Amino acid sequence: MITKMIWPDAGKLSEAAAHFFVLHAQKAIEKNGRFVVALSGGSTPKTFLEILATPAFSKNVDWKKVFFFWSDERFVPLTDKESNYKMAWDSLLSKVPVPKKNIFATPVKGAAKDCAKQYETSLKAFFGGKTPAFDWLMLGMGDDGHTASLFPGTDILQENKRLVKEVWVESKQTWRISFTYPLINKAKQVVLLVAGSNKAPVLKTVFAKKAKAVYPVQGVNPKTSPLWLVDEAAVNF
Ligand SMILES: O=C1O[C@H](COP(=O)(O)O)[C@@H](O)[C@H](O)[C@H]1O
Repeated sequence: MITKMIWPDAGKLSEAAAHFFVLHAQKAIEKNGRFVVALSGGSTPKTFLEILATPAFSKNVDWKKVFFFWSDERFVPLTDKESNYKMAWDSLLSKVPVPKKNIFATPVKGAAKDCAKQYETSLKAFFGGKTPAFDWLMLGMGDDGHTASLFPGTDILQENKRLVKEVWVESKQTWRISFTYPLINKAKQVVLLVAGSNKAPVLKTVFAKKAKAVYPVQGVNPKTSPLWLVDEAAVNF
């Protein structure tokens, strides 16, 4: 099943995402004492994170109880302008009282393979032997249908054991580190933010009544149906 909400533009979509974040944070903290989040990168989540950092939203979150991971990371230093961590740090994490120990940046030093293993190990340790299930797992979607760094034609799409894996992305000539389907599909709530007319051709296929599985994003299939927050341009087929 597809649960989608269409917003007039990327700004309104980002504001809606911030409302949902606060709501889910409060509920998770009340129930479990913590809110465990995986952020995505790219450009779409930036406005959402900036809105969340404003006092109107941030005062409603108990940041000491929020924990951050990344559903994918570019294999660049964390200070690089391409880094998903840097984007989140600059937009939100540097502006709210979240303790540094709650921020689990993807390792990016050394070989990509070792970094992916390290991240998987720290994630498993964080969840203390239980199945790692994020309270809020945020994803985006590229105009080629990739989500996290699950790009079309990459071997990570077949991965059915590992939770985090390195992936060589031929189209970008770069390594990435990404959550795999087994981890993504265990999330309690997946939230996809998709904006822009360049995404419309892919969304036409994804939202079709009898959708054929063509794009990596269609492998996102957790028990609770994902929440798609899209703007009008992205569904103007
Ligand atoms: O490369 C990436 O792209 C996707 C989509 O980004 P967007 O800016 O087009 O929304 C993103 O979800 C992913 O985390 C990122 O690494």
